[in-house]
Amino acid sequence: MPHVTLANPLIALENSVTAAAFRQIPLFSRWRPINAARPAMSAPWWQWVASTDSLTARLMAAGGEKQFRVRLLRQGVGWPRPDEAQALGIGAKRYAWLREVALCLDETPWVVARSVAPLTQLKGQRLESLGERSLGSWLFRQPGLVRGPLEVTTQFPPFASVSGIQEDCAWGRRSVFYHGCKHGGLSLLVQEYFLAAMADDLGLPSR
Ligand SMILES: C=C(O[C@@H]1C=C(C(=O)O)C=C[C@H]1O)C(=O)O
Repeated sequence: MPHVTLANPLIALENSVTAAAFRQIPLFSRWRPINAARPAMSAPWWQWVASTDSLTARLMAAGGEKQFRVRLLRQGVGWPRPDEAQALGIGAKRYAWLREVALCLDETPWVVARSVAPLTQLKGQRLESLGERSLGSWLFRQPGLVRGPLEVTTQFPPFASVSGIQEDCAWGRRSVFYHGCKHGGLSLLVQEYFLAAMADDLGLPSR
């Protein structure tokens, strides 16, 4: 009979926890209301994280002479993560449109973002044709746009390291945008992670 070694599941778990901590990949995301994070946030970061207008426009302004570019990391149909489904108020096994990008200044990623929208609500929105144009440039032109409350995290997003962006995240934030159209409403969860490179380039504190 061949000798079979079964991996000890506890050791495997411990190893994966260590490996995850090493690569700063969280096992789960912890989101909290932005006001709960305020005491831990420096005033310069508050200006960025608590802003509710277009981040694209803010990044372009802060970048000055630097060239702004949306680098498309991944876009397509898939399942939302459990915390994303919960934020959108949909079941975890409902297909969603997913878009992951890096917002770069002179090719340096300053922000990585992941946006999620329930597929059934996408009728006629043609979001997939955005390509490397900023989602914000489309979103903030939508009439009657409503932005839900901001929540924040300090955990690095798992998708970014998969795409080769290995960096510390100063702050992450998320909120759901809602807008109605004559065929029904769209909810779009936008999660944005501000990277350490942005803090370095703009002379911001680490948090
Ligand atoms: C939501 C905005 O759009 C930005 C652009 C994104 C994209 O192109 O996928 C994603 C998140 C944003 O930070 C914005 O500008 O505020």
